[in-house]
Amino acid sequence: MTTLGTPLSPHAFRVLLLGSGELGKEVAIELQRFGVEVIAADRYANAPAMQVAHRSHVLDMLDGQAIRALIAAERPQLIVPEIEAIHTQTLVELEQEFAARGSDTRIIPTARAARLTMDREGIRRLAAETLQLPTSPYRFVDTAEDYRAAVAELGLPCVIKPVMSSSGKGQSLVRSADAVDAAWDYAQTGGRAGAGRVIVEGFIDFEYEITLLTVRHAAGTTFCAPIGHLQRDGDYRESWQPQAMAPVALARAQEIARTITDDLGGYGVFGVELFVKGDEVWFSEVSPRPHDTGLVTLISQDLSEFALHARAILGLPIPTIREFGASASCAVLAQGHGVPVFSGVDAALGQVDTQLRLFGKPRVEGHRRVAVTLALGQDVDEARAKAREAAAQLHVELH
Ligand SMILES: Nc1ncnc2c1ncn2[C@@H]1O[C@H](COP(=O)(O)OP(=O)(O)OP(=O)(O)O)[C@@H](O)[C@H]1O
Ligand SMILES: NCC(=O)N[C@@H]1O[C@H](COP(=O)([O-])[O-])[C@@H](O)[C@H]1O
Ligand SMILES: [Mg+2]
Repeated sequence: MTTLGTPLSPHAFRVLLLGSGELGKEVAIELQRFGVEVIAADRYANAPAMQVAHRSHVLDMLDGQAIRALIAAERPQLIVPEIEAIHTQTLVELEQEFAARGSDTRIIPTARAARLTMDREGIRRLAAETLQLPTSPYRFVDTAEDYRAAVAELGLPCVIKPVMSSSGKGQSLVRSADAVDAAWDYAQTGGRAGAGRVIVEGFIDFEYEITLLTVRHAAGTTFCAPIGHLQRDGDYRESWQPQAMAPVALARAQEIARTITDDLGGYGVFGVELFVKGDEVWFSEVSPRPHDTGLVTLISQDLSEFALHARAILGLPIPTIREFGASASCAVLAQGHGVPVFSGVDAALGQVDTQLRLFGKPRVEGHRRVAVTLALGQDVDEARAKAREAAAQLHVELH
């Protein structure tokens, strides 16, 4: 049974977010609705979730000692990773220490899930080798020489990614022999941990790709309707729900999602990324937390993926999820340097059944997702067109 308290009192139920971006901001809002005391942490000040949390901390989350000191000072009941770039070995050690001393502090969904998914090698070997799930063929390499051999073996086209990266950083699709060396160089500079290990994946010529939001909660596992999405440069641009699927493909997708999330364990939302062609389904990767393509659930469902995450991690029931029909989201990216200033918000919201979120990210250096538009439609095509149109109305200037 869950007992919830009063924030900023000795009876508070405290949740620490490790990572405070746009996804964490929505989780923080949902937790606040249950009177949870929310503490937000990230590598920079004024991150989106910090703006709605009770208090915040700026630290290097790849520094194990810094993570340990923060958790000792805040003594949260739940520790909720919001990004991958965390010193997850420290989370694994802390989880063991909590268990040893009978503490009820938990890491969401589990420290092992956070550790396995921060590194593409951990989750890929678990999925393909231990659980025997279908994936693209792959090789892990550390040197340019082994890399060229792996490309020769897997053949072109292939996809190159640093093992420590997300949102497409350092990732290339190599179609021709003359692009092989540039992809290696990009992978060596684009990863979050600098130069290092790379995965080379055979290209899957899928018809469409989905995120299957899978919620592990006190009463079992619940699947959301499949979310289709469009990626460019390894980063999401549009998502929609529901993605139409053949019944066999949907059943396979759910079976894969259940297998991987059962193995990772714990409570919370997982974003299981899958490639689909006809009745064939491949596992790609999984986020043990809400997924960016799942932003569409802010308009498509009564309980968004963020509300579902809050309920699941607090041990609260999820008897049903109401779906509102064809929906879409469109990411708004800003390019350049400066503080975002938005105009055209009124035009963007002028169509019926359209919403948006401005994330409040303090600065852009290079390119960064700063907002998302959301729309409902008669069908998915109309919803996507409305979300794209709203995004086109929105103008972001960097000051
Ligand atoms: N083996 C592959 N075959 C075909 N397309 C691929 C392959 N691997 C990746 N892609 C494409 O690139 C996209 C991004 O890949 P992936 O999800 O591995 O990167 P990521 O950096 O972890 O992204 P995010 O953090 O946004 O989920 C996929 O959604 C898919 O569109
Ligand atoms: N694909 C993972 C993803 O979308 N994560 C979301 O983006 C933020 C980082 O954004 P930033 O790079 O602009 O700081 C993260 O904090 C999370 O909310
Ligand atoms: Mg992905």
